[in-house]
Amino acid sequence: MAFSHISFKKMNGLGNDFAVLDARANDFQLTADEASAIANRETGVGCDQVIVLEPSSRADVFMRILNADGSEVGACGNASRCVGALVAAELGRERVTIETAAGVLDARISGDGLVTVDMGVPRFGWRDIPLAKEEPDTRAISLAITLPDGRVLEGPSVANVGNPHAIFWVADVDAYDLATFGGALEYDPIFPERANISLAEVIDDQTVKLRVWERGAGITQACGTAACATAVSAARTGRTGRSVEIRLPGGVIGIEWRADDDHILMTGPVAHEFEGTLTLSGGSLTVARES
Ligand SMILES: N[C@H](CCC[C@H](N)C(=O)O)C(=O)O
Repeated sequence: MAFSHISFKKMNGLGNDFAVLDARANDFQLTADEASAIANRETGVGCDQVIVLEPSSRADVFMRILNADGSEVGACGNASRCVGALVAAELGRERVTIETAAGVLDARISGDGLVTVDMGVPRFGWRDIPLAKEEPDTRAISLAITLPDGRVLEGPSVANVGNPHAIFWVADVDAYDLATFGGALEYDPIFPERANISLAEVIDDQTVKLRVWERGAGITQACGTAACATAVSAARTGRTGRSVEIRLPGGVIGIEWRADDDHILMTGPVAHEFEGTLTLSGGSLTVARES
């Protein structure tokens, strides 16, 4: 649907970047192609996900999440922190609620500029991930990939943290070029709704190194929901405790998988890059950066 001028804020969470569009004042619906055009790093704003803010009757804001390929998804951890910070500043509050397709999240701004989002409770049932068939143990499922050099990766953990994740535990994440096989795993038939693919390496019982190929976006500098899914997998498989630091290329995300209610608390920074307006008419997009 064509719309005239729409304001956006370019933000990121540890380099995982977003164009945050505000549809609360003037309603519009983005098509997948329009979202993809906005995400295009050559001709659009350039971002991993396009976030659309809409009014909510259940929370302070509704956050719609569209990947760079135009697919609409239920959760985005890094964007939840960015939207939390944005709405908290608008309302002059330290705590705000964000409605998403996967549920209502609670975001809290802490004094040192960090934002903590309660990402809810992970789900592990094969139908919850979802998987195409039952798996006896979702801590390690029967998926394997043989790389061009003959090495085999197999037995990933899977979890749904508002979106589907598969985590392969390896001795050295830097020994693999995830960009060359992440897409094949994202589209493996075991994942009927595709999946976000991670390589994780235990540094110690409180620290994990993580590289992510995101569903619908490819390699990103950071992925908040992958950090959540990886922390949960690490605890479930006895690799770490329930509070870990996840080290991503873009920086560190702190995760606490709270013991008394299984909620996942994710803490990290947010960054404002610039603002601007978009104009989309007859399929052509123009971006005017204003700050
Ligand atoms: N690519 C994800 C959505 C964005 C998640 C990521 N940017 C995050 O911070 O959680 C998916 O298709 O499920």
